Amino acid sequence: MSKLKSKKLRAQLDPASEENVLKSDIFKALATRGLTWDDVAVDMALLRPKRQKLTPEQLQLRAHKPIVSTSIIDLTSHGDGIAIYDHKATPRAPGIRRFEVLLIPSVLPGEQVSAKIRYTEQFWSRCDLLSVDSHFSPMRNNDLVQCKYFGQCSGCQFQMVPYPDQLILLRNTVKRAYETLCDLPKIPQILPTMPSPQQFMYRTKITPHFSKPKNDEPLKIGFNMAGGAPGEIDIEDCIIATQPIRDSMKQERLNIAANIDKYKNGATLLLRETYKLDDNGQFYPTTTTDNNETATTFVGKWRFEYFAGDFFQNNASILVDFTNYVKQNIGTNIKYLVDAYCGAGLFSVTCSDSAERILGIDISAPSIKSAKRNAELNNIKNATFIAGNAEAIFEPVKTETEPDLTAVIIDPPRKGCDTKFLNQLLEFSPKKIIYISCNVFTQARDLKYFLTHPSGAPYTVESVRGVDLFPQTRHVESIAVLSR
Ligand SMILES: C[S@@+](CC[C@H](N)C(=O)[O-])C[C@H]1O[C@@H](n2cnc3c(N)ncnc32)[C@H](O)[C@@H]1O
Repeated sequence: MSKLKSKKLRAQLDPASEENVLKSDIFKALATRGLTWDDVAVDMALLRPKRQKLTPEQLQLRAHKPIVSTSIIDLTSHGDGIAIYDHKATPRAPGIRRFEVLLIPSVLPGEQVSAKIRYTEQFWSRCDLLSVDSHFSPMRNNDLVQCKYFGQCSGCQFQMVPYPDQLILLRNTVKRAYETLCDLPKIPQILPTMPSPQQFMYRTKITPHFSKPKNDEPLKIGFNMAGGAPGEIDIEDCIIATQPIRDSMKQERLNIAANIDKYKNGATLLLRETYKLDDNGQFYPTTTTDNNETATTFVGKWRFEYFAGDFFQNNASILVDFTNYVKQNIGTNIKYLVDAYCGAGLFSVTCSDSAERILGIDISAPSIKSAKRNAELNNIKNATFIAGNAEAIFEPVKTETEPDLTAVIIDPPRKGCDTKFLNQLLEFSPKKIIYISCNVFTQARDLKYFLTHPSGAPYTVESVRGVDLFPQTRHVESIAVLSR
């Protein structure tokens, strides 16, 4: 089986995959109207004929892009509004059932909106928002929108929502993830979301991209369009990025335009904030565009260096609160700290005085090089770092630590942990586990596996809390604390 096919199959089977999370959101919305998938599924044979000439019916379905007036039932976990359009009064394309699920960006539950259908998939259609017409949500305040691209750019979803309400929406996402994927009596009430001190100009890394224009097309350097529309939206300025990044974005755009002939297809740019020393020995913020350059970030009293193209948390303004919260939850009776998926050592360094001995592991050899460098820079002598697959940490951990005195921090990528890692964690059975995730759905899936395993029985879930690392967007970081 090809790599792509097996990836697709794995996503189909994974209840926490983007597609299955979306399906579960829509399924719940359908249930509120007494509908099921059978009421909305489109005939795929009509939708995607394979290489044969399109029949008039198929052509009509392809051209099915009416403007509709509809009301928003709920938000998906990806921040789009869900509407169920009843075609009773309008002509339908062949293959479209009476009810059609619409996904509409930049809207809130309860709102009555006009939208244009962009394209139709088997169970839903993606739309462009034309206007919000009535029943404005109490959470909507359009005066808060600061970006002229909002609604067209896929980057932000919630600029029209006051910040305290954004935190509520994020908490709802965490709740929904646990209700859907880890609905166990052991899960406590989800705590209020940790706010970000800065809600604009916080992003320390952005990656705008462009395709080389064909013929007389204009050059567009920016981000994906909202609502799954093809191509990029041209972005001159991004107000969630820090000031040095905003400044250098202007120059980078000019450089690309001047050198566009040198590009074969297109490219993705890196704009990463870093601190450099001036002639007086003072650090000043600036930007690097070189993946291999060393970037510097300060987190309170700690200094971090890492390769600009490697992973480092993107909102520096919240990192003191974020790492303090992790440290508080390690508690006091811990002698050994395991930092699985440690990256450049953010938690190993900031929590270094929470344990006598720290062991970090990451699959990225350059990140491990940075973690070692960061321990040195911050005069930390009790940390050891290994480059390898996360589960390889259990070999040294079993011989060099005691489970009753060990806390394990887990901070995997979006896809979460694999069962090999979770099985070894269960077997090792540390006193405390702090699971940090940028994808609360895979976190909830992994915790269900862990907590329903016979060896997971002794654990209680002390807390689950969202952290707003990405204000104005639907993304939420989540921290779950387990102990036995
Ligand atoms: C979300 S980042 C967290 C990094 C770090 N904890 C931080 O906050 O800066 C996830 C990290 O997991 C690493 N990673 C991905 N797959 C891995 C695996 N199978 N084993 C170990 N590390 C892995 C990546 O290299 C990345 O550094």
